Amino acid sequence: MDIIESLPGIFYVLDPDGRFLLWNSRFLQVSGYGAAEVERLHALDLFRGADRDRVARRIRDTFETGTGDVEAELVGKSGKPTPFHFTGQLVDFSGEQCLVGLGVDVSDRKRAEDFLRESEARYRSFIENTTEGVYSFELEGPVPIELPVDEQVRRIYRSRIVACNDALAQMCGYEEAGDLVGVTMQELHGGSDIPENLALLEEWVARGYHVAGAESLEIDRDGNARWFANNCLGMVEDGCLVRGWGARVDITHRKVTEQRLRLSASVFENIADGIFITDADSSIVDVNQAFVEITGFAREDVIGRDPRMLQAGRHDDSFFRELQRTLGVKGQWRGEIWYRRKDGEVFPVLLTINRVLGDDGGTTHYVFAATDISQIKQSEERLDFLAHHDPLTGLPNRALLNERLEWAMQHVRRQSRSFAVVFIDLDHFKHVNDSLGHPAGDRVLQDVGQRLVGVLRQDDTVARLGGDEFVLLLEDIAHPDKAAKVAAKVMRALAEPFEVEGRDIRVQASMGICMYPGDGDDAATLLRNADAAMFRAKDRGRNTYEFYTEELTRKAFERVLLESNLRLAVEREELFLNYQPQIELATGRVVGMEALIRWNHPELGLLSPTRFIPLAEDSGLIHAIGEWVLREACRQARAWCEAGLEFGRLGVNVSRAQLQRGRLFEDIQSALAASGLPPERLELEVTESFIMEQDTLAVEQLDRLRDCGVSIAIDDFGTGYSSLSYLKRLPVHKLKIDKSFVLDIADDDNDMAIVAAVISMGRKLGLTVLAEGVESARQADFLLENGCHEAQGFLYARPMPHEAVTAFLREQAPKGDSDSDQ
Ligand SMILES: Nc1nc2c(ncn2[C@@H]2O[C@H](COP(=O)(O)O[C@H]3[C@@H](O)[C@H](n4cnc5c(=O)[nH]c(N)nc54)O[C@@H]3COP(=O)(O)O)[C@@H](O)[C@H]2O)c(=O)[nH]1
Repeated sequence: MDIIESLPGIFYVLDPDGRFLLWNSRFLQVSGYGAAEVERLHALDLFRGADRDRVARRIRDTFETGTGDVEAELVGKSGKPTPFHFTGQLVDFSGEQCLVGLGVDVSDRKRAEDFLRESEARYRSFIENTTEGVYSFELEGPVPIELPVDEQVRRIYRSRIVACNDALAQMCGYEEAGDLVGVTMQELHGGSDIPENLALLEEWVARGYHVAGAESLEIDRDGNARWFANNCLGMVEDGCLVRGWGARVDITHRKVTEQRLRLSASVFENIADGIFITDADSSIVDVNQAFVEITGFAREDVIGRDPRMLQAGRHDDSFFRELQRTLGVKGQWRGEIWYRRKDGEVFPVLLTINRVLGDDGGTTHYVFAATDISQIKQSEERLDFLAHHDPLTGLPNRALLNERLEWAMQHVRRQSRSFAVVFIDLDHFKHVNDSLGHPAGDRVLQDVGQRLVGVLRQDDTVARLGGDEFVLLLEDIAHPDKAAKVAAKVMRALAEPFEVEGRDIRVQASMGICMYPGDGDDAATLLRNADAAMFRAKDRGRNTYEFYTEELTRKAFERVLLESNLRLAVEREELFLNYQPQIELATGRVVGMEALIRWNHPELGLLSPTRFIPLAEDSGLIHAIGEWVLREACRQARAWCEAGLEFGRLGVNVSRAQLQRGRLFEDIQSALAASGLPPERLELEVTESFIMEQDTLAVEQLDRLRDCGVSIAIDDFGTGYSSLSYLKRLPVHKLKIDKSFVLDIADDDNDMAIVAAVISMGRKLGLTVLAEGVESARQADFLLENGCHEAQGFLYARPMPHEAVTAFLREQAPKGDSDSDQ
């Protein structure tokens, strides 16, 4: 009995019916039953559910086989289950085969097992659900740790994965964990020849089979390079490495991003473009070194500032509105812009602006990449200059001349103006080259170019076509004579010797002039015709100019000659005045006399004012001539007055230049004073076209003259575009209907209507109306019938010298009215 009581668990003996024959006190304690109750119990009463079935089977088996064991929860009287491990054995008990059993409380072991199971489940769940790849590997055989590292590594490569999770399988290019089990480390690492990888293993061995966070580069089964961060621990037993555990994370994406970032950072710092980044509020957050070098601004000068600080102010608002619009729509803008460096220098930039979007699709930043294109621009300009200029003289070449000719033609067409092309070829320039050498010749050509430039206005062009050929493009030349004048100026400019290498060199030129429009419709034709004209100038003895048409040449020479002669005409007393009477239509009385200038040219004979007055106006000689006319006319009129000859008023023509100069009033006062002619006797004739220009200074002078008694007549009336309201405000006394209307009044209904209307209008304005150019009685009758006051024309008298006029007046005067002649 003592043995039974000293047993470590519950002891019992069951008969073949499963009834308890014997038990120890521990049995009573555990089951909670008393001895009497146990006697009535069946063994299976102590078990529940599945345990009960299993225990029943096991008891049966034991009675059949002689031994058996089972684990089940014993449920005591209190109902509390306690896990037991039961072992049974058949024993002859008083001649009956009975089951002797021993039950050991395995609560503690069960608890430990449960804990282990749960812990393992947790661990497994963690391993299986973690994104880290986890594995363990076994070496083929123990690897002594004192082996050389390379030998150890060789053996480690042969070790095999024994367990791993799906995450590892997938990150190594396998489908699931099972696919990886049995794979060697060498296969896992994609080979043994990746230096980074080998270095990692060597380091693992060297560090006592432990690394944390070590990076390896491997090639997966698809041949892709992949980066991993590894933790790995080796197990050493008896001085040998036997197995190991590892965990790894795929850091390929991070590595690629890092590489890209490193690359970007390196590009940002090393690129030649100035890069600056702003936040969404246009505040600069970063700049690179190139930006600092290009703009001269230090980083701290610009951080936090608006990029507008860089603008040079060369673009208008619409430029920036369009930039913002494009950036808003496309997220990018690219174009040229002018920036200002810190030192104030303005420079051109090729700018690209890119918008950077955040995860929410909103703008986070703008990246500006600015390429300084000053050099490119300068090169472009230089190339453009070289393409359009003659390298020797720096003057425009044929290409640029053609462009300018095209432009001038368009411009002139629109504005109904004209321009001239002058082709210049230096005479015998070959001699300069032959005698002094080409370098000296080049110097002369350069100096010739400069002199030509000096002769012209800024708007004109001097081009060199090559050799000794130059072309002038004279813009806005109203008359061919102006071109001739420029040609004459060129000749004078070239006549001065050129000093080269201490020697005076004389250069002459032949020039051909053609006009647009008229002498050609395109650049090539104009140049060809000017060239042809130049050859004619050569034929005519060189050092001269010729127009493309002979007629123009003749006229140009004549005008130049006349202009120089006209300067002397006043002193030489070659000018004189004729006078033409003006008649009152109703009475036939002489009521006026118009002074008309003539020039008695020593070679050309008597010249009409139409030939020399425009020249005088152009050259400024009109002032001297106009003054002379006034003095002479007043003197003559005073003489007629003194002779008692009635001539009414004396009309004197004044040109626009005289009025514009602003000294006419003084000149007239002085002529009147010098002659003693009363102002009421003087009438100034001013053209309609000029009076309608409403020149304030001119009108002021006319006002003053009217105030002191001088009359004003509007000459050539009908040829301009008079405004009646303006006419009413002018100090005018008389309208002179232009002879072009009078000429045809007998035959032309239109002219008749115009003349009648002008007479009527003049009368309504209270003006005296005079018809010019009356040559026939029919014209005179028509004028009289339509109320015209006065007439002037060959019908009554031609313009006459003063002696003839004196005789005419004497004839007209009632007998005894006059007594002298001048
Ligand atoms: N600034 C100055 N201009 C002057 C001066 N002297 C004249 N002129 C202007 O010159 C233009 C031409 O003048 P002219 O050649 O003298 O011609 C005048 C007459 O000869 C001409 N005329 C007169 N009657 C007739 C005629 O019946 N038929 C016809 N075909 N011609 C005729 O008309 C001219 C006078 O014109 P106007 O002066 O408009 O009255 C001329 O514009 C003069 O103005 C001067 O000293 N200074």
